[in-house]
Amino acid sequence: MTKKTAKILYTLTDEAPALATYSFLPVVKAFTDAAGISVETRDISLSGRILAQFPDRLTPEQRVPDYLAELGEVAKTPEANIVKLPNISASLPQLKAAITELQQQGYALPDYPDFPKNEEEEQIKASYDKVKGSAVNPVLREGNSDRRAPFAVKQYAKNNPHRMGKWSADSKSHVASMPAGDFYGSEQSRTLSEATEVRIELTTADGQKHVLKEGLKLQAGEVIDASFMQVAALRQFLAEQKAAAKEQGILFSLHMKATMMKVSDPLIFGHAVEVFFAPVFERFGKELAAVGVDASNGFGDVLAKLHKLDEAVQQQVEEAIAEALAEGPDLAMVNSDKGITNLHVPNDVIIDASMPAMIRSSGQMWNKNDALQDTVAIIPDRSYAGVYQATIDDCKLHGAFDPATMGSVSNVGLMAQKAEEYGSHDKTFKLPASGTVRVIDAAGEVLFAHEVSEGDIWRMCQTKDAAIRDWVKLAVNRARATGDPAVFWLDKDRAHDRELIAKVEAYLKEHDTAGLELHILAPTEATKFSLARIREGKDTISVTGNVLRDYLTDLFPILEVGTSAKMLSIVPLMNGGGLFETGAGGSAPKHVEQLLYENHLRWDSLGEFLALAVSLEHLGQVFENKRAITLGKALDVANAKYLQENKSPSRKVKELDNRGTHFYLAYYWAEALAEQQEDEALRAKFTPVLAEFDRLEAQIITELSEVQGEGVDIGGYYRPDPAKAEAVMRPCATWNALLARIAEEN
Ligand SMILES: NC(=O)C1=CN([C@@H]2O[C@H](COP(=O)(O)OP(=O)(O)OC[C@H]3O[C@@H](n4cnc5c(N)ncnc54)[C@H](OP(=O)(O)O)[C@@H]3O)[C@@H](O)[C@H]2O)C=CC1
Ligand SMILES: O=C(O)CCC(=O)C(=O)O
Ligand SMILES: [Mg+2]
Repeated sequence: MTKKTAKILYTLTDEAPALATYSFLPVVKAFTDAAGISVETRDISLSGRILAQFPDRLTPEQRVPDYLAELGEVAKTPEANIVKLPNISASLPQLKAAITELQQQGYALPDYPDFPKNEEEEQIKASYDKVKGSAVNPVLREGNSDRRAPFAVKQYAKNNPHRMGKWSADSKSHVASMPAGDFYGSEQSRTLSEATEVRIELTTADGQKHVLKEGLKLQAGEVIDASFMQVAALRQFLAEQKAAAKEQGILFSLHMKATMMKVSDPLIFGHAVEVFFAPVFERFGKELAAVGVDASNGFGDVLAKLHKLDEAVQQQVEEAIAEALAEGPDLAMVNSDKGITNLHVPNDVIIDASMPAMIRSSGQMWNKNDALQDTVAIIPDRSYAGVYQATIDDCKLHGAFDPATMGSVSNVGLMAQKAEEYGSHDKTFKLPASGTVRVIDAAGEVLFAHEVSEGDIWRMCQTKDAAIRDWVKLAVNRARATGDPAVFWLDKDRAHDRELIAKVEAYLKEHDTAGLELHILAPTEATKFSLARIREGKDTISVTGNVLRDYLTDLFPILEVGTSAKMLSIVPLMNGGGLFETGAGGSAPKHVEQLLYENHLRWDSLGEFLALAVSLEHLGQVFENKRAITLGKALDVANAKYLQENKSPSRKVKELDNRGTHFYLAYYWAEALAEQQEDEALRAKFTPVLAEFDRLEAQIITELSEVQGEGVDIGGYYRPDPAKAEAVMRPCATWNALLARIAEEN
């Protein structure tokens, strides 16, 4: 390979991780510069991505290049080395809020056209929709996923077990899914023997054809599948669950992934809102629609638009809402102080984080009186819901898990090349009429056909052969490296999974699997198998598709180590590069709230620290840069000490927060560099630096705690003012000066 400059691309994202970057990046730069590594940033924040869509409407100074597209290309190169922090996968309400904020900041952006009236508005909507939902991860994830708790993290959790809510055998909490009429029940799947091009069309009863999509190119060996959800069955199920929750005296809660499944899940969410508030929508549906209410944006959208109704109607609607709330079951709350329910916005309760949080809290969620209560967790589709029910059953039978003794479940996830649901956005449709949806290939053969009704939600997913083959290889490598059993979570009763099982069986033959324990189990069985081992303190590798990758890499970490923020989250890119994600969680909006309110940021950057260590190691290997390897090893040592010394941020104001934790990480990193024997020049540089850390520790930590307590202004939520955010995140002159000295002396 031609020698290129060793370079790490560090992403600028949103909310808590973006704020943490103001404080942590100067540390990263000061240390990596000592090894001749350049660290460059790329803005892939929600606001940056919005601005990148509309260069013609902005002044030259306001323009933001399309960094996401650039990084997407970089990810396909062997020298790619990207540190990716979590970003907002925006729901429509978040997207609109970000547009409004940017407009107020002086960016001449168009409004989001809900109902485009002409071609120009169609184009504006299409540009915004590119930014909506899970628009970043599928582009950068040009590889499959390897997520696990590092040894030091697991050890720390065993020595310092986090609090786990007790479980009682008579808990009424459970998962509810549709008995029929869901995606699971209707799935059809096949593997293509040769490359082709397909079109998706709906033929209505009167013989009219509506082309939903055409010219979709598919590769030989690719697995495709199609399924749909019957909306009538969904609504009936939701109504039954509402009545059952009321009868059982438990909370009603809905758990969806409206961000990642940006087309299907907001629609399902909308049906839940309409069914829960049925008396309101039955009586006033027309009036609400006339003022632009869209239930897919949540109950919050109804409340936000009430003022647009005639005064008399508004009062009647408010009464009907009060009645629906009084007569229905209690709703699980997101924030009981502010009256925010589970149904307010589709991005507050996101299944990967919300279900484990519930299981960790005795299977309960918060009610309107700010107390925990049993709940039905509604997960309409059956494909993966059984995983949570099996976990709940296990807790009812054996009690809560014990972080001090429990084993670990790591994950090898199939997600490369927009595998499975990551490739479904542009092939998901709310059907405009009843009829038959057909997928037809270039030779005119009908690959799939579904009889559908108006309003049903139909979707098609793709999974490329190369991605599956790479995933199987990664699973075998992890099984070999750890000696742990690896379980492919695949259900032979599901059409898509049957195609995958055939490929897994074929590709396993390409590897030496002698002595490895490999299983193929349906998700519920795989859960039982893994939980039984976890209780015995044993480790297991879960090898899953994209959705279970997402679910399990929050579920097990949250149970095992208290949070998914402490996960090592590596994406070995298929062309040889590395994408290093920082933890398996998201951008923690609640943390920003606390910072703004009392200038304390409880975001733990351990995910960033872990990602940077593996990024340096990878970079050292690819660019034959020994110094990078030394730096990475030293960072590993620092990470272990950071855990041992308990320097994670506290949740409480005036205690150590994110900013102070960066000081300690740098301190321990300098110490490890001053003590290592591999690189004399680095030792010489960091020995006096370490003395400075020793000398200034108490002063810096005191100053960082003294700034806390009062609210702060960062000049924006989705696009903070960089100067204001930097002032808040780097408030300690002594610490800033020390870092500047380290950087200057490089
Ligand atoms: N890789 C990515 O880009 C991902 C992006 N997202 C996006 O993130 C946003 C929020 O998603 P949400 O479902 O609320 O999940 P989050 O993981 O952001 O938050 C859930 C909770 O996890 C805890 N947490 C997460 N990360 C950390 C951390 N580094 N340090 C300390 N605590 C942490 C916090 O708990 P506590 O309140 O107790 O402090 C937080 O409230 C959404 O916009 C979503 O689209 C979500 C997942 C992955
Ligand atoms: O891409 C997204 O929207 C969310 C991703 C996520 O939650 C994960 O990868 O764990
Ligand atoms: Mg997730």
